[in-house]
Amino acid sequence: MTQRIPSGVPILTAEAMRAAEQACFVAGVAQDELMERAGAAVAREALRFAKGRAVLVLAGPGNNGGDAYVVARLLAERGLDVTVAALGGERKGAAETMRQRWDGPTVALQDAEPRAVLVDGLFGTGMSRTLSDDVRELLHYLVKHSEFSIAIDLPSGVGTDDGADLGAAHMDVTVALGALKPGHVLGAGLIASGHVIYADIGIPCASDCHSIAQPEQAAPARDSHKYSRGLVLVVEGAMPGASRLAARSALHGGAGYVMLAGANQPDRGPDALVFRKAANADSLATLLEDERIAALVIGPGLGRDAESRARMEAALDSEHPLVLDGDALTMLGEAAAERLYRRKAATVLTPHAGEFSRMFSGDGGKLSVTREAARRSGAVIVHKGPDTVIAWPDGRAVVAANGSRWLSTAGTGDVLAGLCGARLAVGGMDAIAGAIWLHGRAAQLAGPAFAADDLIAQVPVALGECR
Ligand SMILES: NC(=O)C1=CN([C@@H]2O[C@H](COP(=O)(O)OP(=O)(O)OC[C@H]3O[C@@H](n4cnc5c(N)ncnc54)[C@H](OP(=O)(O)O)[C@@H]3O)[C@@H](O)[C@H]2O)[C@@H](O)CC1
Ligand SMILES: Nc1ncnc2c1ncn2[C@@H]1O[C@H](COP(=O)(O)OP(=O)(O)O)[C@@H](O)[C@H]1O
Ligand SMILES: [K+]
Repeated sequence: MTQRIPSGVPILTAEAMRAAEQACFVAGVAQDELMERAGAAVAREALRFAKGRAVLVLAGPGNNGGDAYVVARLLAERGLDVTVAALGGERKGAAETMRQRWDGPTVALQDAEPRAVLVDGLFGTGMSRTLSDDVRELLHYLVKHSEFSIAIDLPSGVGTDDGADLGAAHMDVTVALGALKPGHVLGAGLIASGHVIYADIGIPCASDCHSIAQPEQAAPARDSHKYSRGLVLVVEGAMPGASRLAARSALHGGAGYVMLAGANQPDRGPDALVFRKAANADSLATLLEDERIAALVIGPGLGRDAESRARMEAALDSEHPLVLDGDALTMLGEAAAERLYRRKAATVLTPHAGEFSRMFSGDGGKLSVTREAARRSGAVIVHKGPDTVIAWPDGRAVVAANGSRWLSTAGTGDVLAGLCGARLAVGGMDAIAGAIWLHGRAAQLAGPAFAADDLIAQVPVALGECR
């Protein structure tokens, strides 16, 4: 089954989820009722996938285990052969009520035998430490010997707020209750969650962080012209291929006019790409006086020598919206936050994990370190990877975890930098998530084993889907 993360869904930490749940209780919803809804949502999906096969339900000591007892009861009511394997005895509150409502076969967790379908209700958002060796080994054994596995809320052994691997086994499906948690979309949690299904169980969940959604991309206005569509200037460096990829990507990403500023006229197309000679940093600075420039892209293939640094400084000193990628990020290094905060125009950084760690420190998981870096630098940060986190200085964040694994090939980052330039020129800082969506969608359309060049050809097709 290919992995899918639901789009445009709020992402809440364990603490925020508990607060949302509390607000629901205050509004008069009983805990039993919420647990019944949670269990029903998971049972609906489990029933669909189980196709009549025997089910083993793992029930942990907390409310995740309470949900598990509801799932067991509802599946048994639909005629399935269900056994519960329970960790611990008596429970608290609604979880105990649900345990008592279950009157089918029950064994202690350590005595559980594999069955065709496994429902994991050991731990959810209350996961507070690494799984003990015996529980982890048993969980992995039961999952391995099942034909289908489904997790209630989160796979047991995933850090809710950072996706850390606390001993998780890889599930086929995870039903996220009420909202996504960072653990569904980050790191080991993204891999362990498998196909994620979002279940709205009636808990109002507001968040300034969401999973990525298809953007609305308006076609150019009737009276638009090439400059109103956005002039993107891409700065060339030591490896011209990288900046050419970025420039071509900006052209196909919807910019009205794309210029490539470098030492030598490229010997091949596309002809629509306008070349401007900038043999050194001074001549680049002169080019940057052009007020029509709506976005500047620097970094792909730039190099890291004194001349490259001087070009980067010229770009930073300009008052144009700016995308910084690759070598520019490495040269900025630890000075990034302070240097960027002084810029007057919008800045977008597109680091992969290595580049990010050269600029920013901190712990607490990819989502929180990226948000903190955006706040400190005043820049939009696109922290790339299978779990790309996009964070804005005002605290908003979007996580893109639907990209194709085939993106892990050289040059796709240059394509992304160009797309960010195009979307920044056309729609400003808020349009950056659209660039990441287009990149991921183009990769899906390109299929397996594409080259970064082929990715660019799919960008207009992806754009055409956004109406
Ligand atoms: N929020 C909502 O809106 C709704 C939430 N709902 C459900 O509630 C779930 C959250 O429930 P929860 O808070 O009771 O935590 P849960 O995940 O069951 O685990 C806590 C227990 O596990 C224990 N424990 C932890 N780690 C452990 C380890 N490594 N090894 C061993 N033990 C470990 C921990 O022990 P302690 O840390 O206290 O020693 C405690 O006993 C949530 O995911 C969803 O399924 C729905 O019912 C309705 C709507
Ligand atoms: N396994 C993966 N799954 C999804 N996307 C990936 C994966 N690996 C890399 N990517 C994406 O591919 C691009 C690679 O960029 P980068 O690391 O800068 O490479 P390069 O500089 O060689 O172009 C980023 O957009 C990143 O998010
Ligand atoms: K679980």
